[in-house]
Amino acid sequence: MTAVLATIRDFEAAARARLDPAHYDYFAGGAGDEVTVKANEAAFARLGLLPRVLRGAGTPQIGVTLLGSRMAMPVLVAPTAFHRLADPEGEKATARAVAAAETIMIVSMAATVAVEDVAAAAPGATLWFQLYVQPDMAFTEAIVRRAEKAGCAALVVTVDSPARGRRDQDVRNGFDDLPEGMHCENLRDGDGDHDADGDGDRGPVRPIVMSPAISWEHVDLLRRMTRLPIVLKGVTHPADARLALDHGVSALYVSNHGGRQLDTVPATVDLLPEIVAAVGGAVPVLVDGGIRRGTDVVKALALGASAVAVGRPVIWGLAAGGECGVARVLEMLRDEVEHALTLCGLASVRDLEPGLVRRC
Ligand SMILES: Cc1cc2nc3c(=O)[nH]c(=O)nc-3n(C[C@H](O)[C@H](O)[C@H](O)COP(=O)(O)O)c2cc1C
Ligand SMILES: CCCCCCC(=O)C(=O)O
Repeated sequence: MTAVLATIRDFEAAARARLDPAHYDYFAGGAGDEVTVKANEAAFARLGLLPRVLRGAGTPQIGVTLLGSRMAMPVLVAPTAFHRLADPEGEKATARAVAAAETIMIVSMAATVAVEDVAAAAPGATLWFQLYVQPDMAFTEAIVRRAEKAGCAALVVTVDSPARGRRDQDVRNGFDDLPEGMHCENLRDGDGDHDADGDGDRGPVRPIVMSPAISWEHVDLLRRMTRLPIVLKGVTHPADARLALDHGVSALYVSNHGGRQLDTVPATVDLLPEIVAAVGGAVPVLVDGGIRRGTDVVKALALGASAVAVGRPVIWGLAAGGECGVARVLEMLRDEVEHALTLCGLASVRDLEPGLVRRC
């Protein structure tokens, strides 16, 4: 008898059973002692929801619009690298599932399928593009132009990676490169017209540089380079949130990279209220890290997030069942958000407010 996968944790177990153990460790793991990885999930468990009763609220409305992109639920797909390690179709499968779920996929710069091919595989999908600013700004600009041309609707600039996080499991497993024939396709030299003459040669792939020299000046350069809205991902300090507003970003994305960069950064949901206060409603605030249940989504929105993103849950769906697996994970989250709101007595995600959340 095939086991029914009823929760994201079930999907993780199914993914673990299918994946090469070194690849599972890469996806699941974090930096250092994984204090932050554990904190992200544990923080949600410490928050309680205090429902209202007898409100006659009916079936709740859970769609939101973010930077002009309409979503059927307030849950985006966070940028994650190397989807072809989880499924041969890789990011193409993820994008098709995202199109069906009517949400947003943030395509990682470290995707194993070129952003043009992801867009072509899922014409209905809303795609945003995640960028690690490369010190060679001409190369950075070429990548941004590819994302624009592929139809991406926003640029998500990851700023928590002035160096790569140290992940001890990857060191133990000797996992430091993609298998033969798999590449970060957005890192090819050129304009993304990657096989113009059809000879199969798509040009050399550059390594991703994570540089401690990247600064606010680069955000200003990007601001002048593109008309796409810029979302700053990896902000955890309220002072940086205020600076980001001075530099003209369109949204802030509170993230500790799922505990994969600096270990011991506090749980994102605990940092969220201070960032929301610092931003004062000037721009939308997104958050990710440890979201595994609809109730987690509801708590984050009640504390001021405009929407949340999920990283590993999508990988677990992809590894367990390809496109259908991702679709099921997104559908489960959607149903859980709607169910949690119904039980809270609310008519809409817009009615969520901090008074619904109690620290247990
Ligand atoms: C396997 C993996 C790869 C990731 N790759 C990227 C990436 O390429 N760019 C990026 O900005 N964040 C990346 N992240 C971080 C995610 O965008 C996100 O912040 C994190 O996964 C959220 O935590 P969660 O996995 O608990 O949902 C990655 C995370 C994982 C687990
Ligand atoms: C050298 C490739 C780096 C890919 C970065 C992916 C990532 O952010 C992660 O957390 O892993």
